[in-house]
Amino acid sequence: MSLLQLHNVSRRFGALKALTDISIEVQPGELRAVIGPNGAGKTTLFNLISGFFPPSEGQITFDGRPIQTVNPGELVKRGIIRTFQITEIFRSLTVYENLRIAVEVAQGVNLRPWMGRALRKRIDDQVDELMHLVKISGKADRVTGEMSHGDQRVVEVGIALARRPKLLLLDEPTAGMGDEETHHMTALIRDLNKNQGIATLFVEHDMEIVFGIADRITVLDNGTLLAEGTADEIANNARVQAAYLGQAA
Ligand SMILES: Nc1ncnc2c1ncn2[C@@H]1O[C@H](COP(=O)(O)OP(=O)(O)OP(=O)(O)O)[C@@H](O)[C@H]1O
Repeated sequence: MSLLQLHNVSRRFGALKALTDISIEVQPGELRAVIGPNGAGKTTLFNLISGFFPPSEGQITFDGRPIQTVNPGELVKRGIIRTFQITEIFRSLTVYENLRIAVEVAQGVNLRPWMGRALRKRIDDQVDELMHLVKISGKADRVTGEMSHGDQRVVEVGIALARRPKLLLLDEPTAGMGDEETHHMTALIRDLNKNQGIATLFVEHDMEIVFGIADRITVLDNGTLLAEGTADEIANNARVQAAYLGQAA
């Protein structure tokens, strides 16, 4: 069964058709890139999947249940977790503190005035595990606001993982990063997908990254689904070359 299914989904803003008749299926454990020229509808697609607004038409199914009218908070509980282009961290807190809050919130224990030793140990272990997963243990005591943009985004991914996502939505995960940071983030996305089996959809403008790590690629153009397939299929697709890659070259 597909993890996520969009069936004939459209979204209009007044007279503007941001997405038209989109049908997509994402399998569990898949790493998929969503690409397309500016204004193609990538962000609108993410907004629909994460419940920021409903489709004008069509159905969206996640984990076998319709979600097109489910609100973002409930979708987070069901396992759809999204990170944004703008980092969402507590800048005055350390890496450890940020991740600890994320774990406590995810566990529903953040407002407890007192925590038993066993629970505290479990939370501590999860924070350690998260830092290990995103490979930031060595910077646990750094104040996040003073870290590089790349490191901040890594912390943000850690925060997202605290929710134990079934589907991770990454909005331009390497935007604004230098070469080394880009390499680190790209390796992290691939490792999380391969080792943790987290299905991941990411919007990315850097074609080297897209073609380097994605299992499948969805190409949007002007609100329509232009093509979908493996990296090889997309690279050899004449319509994609004409509409997008040719333009980018
Ligand atoms: N909330 C909104 N209200 C009105 N129009 C919108 C809204 N969100 C998106 N649009 C329009 O929908 C179209 C698709 O926009 P969208 O942001 O989804 O494209 P995109 O592929 O993410 O572009 P970019 O790569 O530039 O971020 C654009 O014409 C945009 O102006």
